[in-house]
Amino acid sequence: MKFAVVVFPGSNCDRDMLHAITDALQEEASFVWHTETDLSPYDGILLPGGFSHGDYLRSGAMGATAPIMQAVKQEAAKGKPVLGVCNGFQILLEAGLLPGAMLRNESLSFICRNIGIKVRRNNTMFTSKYEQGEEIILPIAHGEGNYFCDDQTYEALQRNNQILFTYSNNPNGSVQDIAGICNERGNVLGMMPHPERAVESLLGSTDGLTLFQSIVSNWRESHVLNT
Ligand SMILES: NC(=O)CC[C@H](N)C(=O)O
Repeated sequence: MKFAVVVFPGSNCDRDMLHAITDALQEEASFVWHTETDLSPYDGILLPGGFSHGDYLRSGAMGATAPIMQAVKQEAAKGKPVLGVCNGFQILLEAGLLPGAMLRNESLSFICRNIGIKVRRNNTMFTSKYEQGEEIILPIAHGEGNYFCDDQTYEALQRNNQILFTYSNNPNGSVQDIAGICNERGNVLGMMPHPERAVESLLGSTDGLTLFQSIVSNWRESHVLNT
């Protein structure tokens, strides 16, 4: 499986993401600069964490207007997996690929530590290799991870089973402990915790690798069925 790791000015988890895919997962990945306009050669799109454009205006707001985002939308519309982690999640929200918005952490402090995350749904292309309800450990590292949506949007997220991850102990004030949501179709996932930083035991957890393995396994299944 061939992944694109989209790089914005100020991305700082792009190399971790590439390492997770090529070294830990043993799949292909290439960096794609934010001014590019074609992602059609790739099977999966990864938007890594960081501080795109210095988090000016709001985190993710300027990244969301990059030329590459039209291509991300096109590939998402084809049903390809699109994963935004941390700043990548913020960009997906600002680009309108996912509902809601990100506010500053309730504490107004940057939080960087490992944290318990509950897998709320394991029947998706991103979570199929987890147990339903499993508690995993992933690192978080953000200043604006306080997910907000209005009641109507939250009801829709629940009704459509779009909440894939919640915090066991809410660190940032997110509505209903939300740590990760997908779109209605289930192929675009945004999450604040960093799976790419938990792909080998040396890093303290391999729980993030399971997410990438789920993507590959689902892609292989659908690829075999379609050919
Ligand atoms: N690690 C990251 O992606 C940081 C995300 C973001 N810019 C924040 O601090 O909220």
